Amino acid sequence: MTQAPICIAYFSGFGHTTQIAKALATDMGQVRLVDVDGITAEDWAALDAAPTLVFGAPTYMGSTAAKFGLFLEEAAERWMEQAWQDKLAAGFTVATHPSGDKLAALQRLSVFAAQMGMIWVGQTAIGAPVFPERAGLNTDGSWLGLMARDSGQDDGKVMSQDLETARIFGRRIRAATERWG
Ligand SMILES: Cc1cc2nc3c(=O)[nH]c(=O)nc-3n(C[C@H](O)[C@H](O)[C@H](O)COP(=O)(O)O)c2cc1C
Repeated sequence: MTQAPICIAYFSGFGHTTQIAKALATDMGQVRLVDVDGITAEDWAALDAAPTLVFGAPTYMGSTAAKFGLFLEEAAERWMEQAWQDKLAAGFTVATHPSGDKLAALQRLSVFAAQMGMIWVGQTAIGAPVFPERAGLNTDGSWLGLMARDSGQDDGKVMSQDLETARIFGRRIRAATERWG
């Protein structure tokens, strides 16, 4: 199998983060999705080889879900030799509330990337109210990374506009990989 230049490492307790991970991947070209809950040696090898890693976790109690934290701590074995240095990194999180303290989760992901010597890629999408015609784009106004929301209806869905924001962010990450990866 050809090595994917972009790997999306994510955890999802109830499927919402999985939906955003798949939307991100839509226009990324060659990409490998790695569900960290059941990560394999082959997955780790793909992460080690890819020039770009995207980290995604739901916000649980104001931070990244514990099972994603476990993955970050396992990856920290690579910290001492800075094995992931100069890879590109980006992040996303999903929660129920407009704030939901999602920023704290993105901060954890970006601080992890900084500790690993990675180069962080943020969002560039500007939506309403600055551009009223772009209502629905980046609705939470997050540039550190992608913030998405579930529908709040207990129907297993995420907000449909966040899927489009994710596709746009995916294209941004692909362009960054082609330029600097
Ligand atoms: C243990 C737990 C803690 C949560 N904490 C928060 C929170 O701090 N803020 C929030 O807005 N939503 C919170 N939620 C809601 C989840 O972030 C939300 O349901 C999300 O869509 C779950 O994504 P997943 O299906 O990928 O696990 C929490 C859910 C659980 C199970």
